Amino acid sequence: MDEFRDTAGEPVGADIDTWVRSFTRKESDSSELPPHHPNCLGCGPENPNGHFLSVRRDGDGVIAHHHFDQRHVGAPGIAHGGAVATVMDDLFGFLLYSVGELAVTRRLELDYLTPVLLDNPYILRAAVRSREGRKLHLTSTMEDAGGRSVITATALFIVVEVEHFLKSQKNPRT
Ligand SMILES: CCCCC/C=C\C/C=C\C/C=C\C/C=C\CCCC(=O)SCCNC(=O)CCNC(=O)[C@H](O)C(C)(C)COP(=O)(O)OP(=O)(O)OC[C@H]1O[C@@H](n2cnc3c(N)ncnc32)[C@H](O)[C@@H]1OP(=O)(O)O
Repeated sequence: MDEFRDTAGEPVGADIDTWVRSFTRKESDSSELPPHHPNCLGCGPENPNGHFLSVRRDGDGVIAHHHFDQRHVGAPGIAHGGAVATVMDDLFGFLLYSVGELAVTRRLELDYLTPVLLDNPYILRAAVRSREGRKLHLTSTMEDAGGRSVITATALFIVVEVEHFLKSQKNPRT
């Protein structure tokens, strides 16, 4: 791959290339799925401001057990809707390990059926509903321990080439 440089002349392509190539090493029999990136806001283990989402394969889809904490408060005791959307978006991103192609969120829609409570355990599931060319139609749910649906979400992800990420590297240090 050609070397890409940022506006300051620093090479950036190698890092992105390494990141993208790393996905091809992650197909395994294990149902545990690796984080998208060590610093990913949704699942990165090295992002202290992140959600540390941990996701497993579940049949053709994915599943996660998750709880929100005081860092994600909106109204007292209730998770901020944007924090919930972050987690659902990231959950959808784990379906890409099964799709086997890079894709990004074009549309994300959530129904907040009941408040998501802090420090409460939830079960999150997502699956690919259908695919039309580059368009991946995705669906997910978040349930409480009693099996009650608290969130439903759908998303449209668009399959992209690695160049999508390379051309976005204007400021690789952030
Ligand atoms: C090799 C192994 C791979 C394993 C991969 C594993 C892991 C992850 C890999 C990558 C993902 C990276 C990290 C994941 C991290 C977290 C997960 C969360 C994901 C995100 O956090 S990601 C960030 C937020 N995301 C963006 O930063 C996107 C910004 N955006 C764009 O960069 C462009 O917008 C783009 C490229 C998306 C599309 O641009 P474009 O020009 O290529 O495509 P275009 O506009 O033509 O749309 C194409 C077709 O979608 C139809 N369409 C459009 N909108 C529609 C709608 N609302 N309803 C119905 N249809 C719709 C059109 O009508 C057309 O349809 P048709 O093809 O039939 O004409």
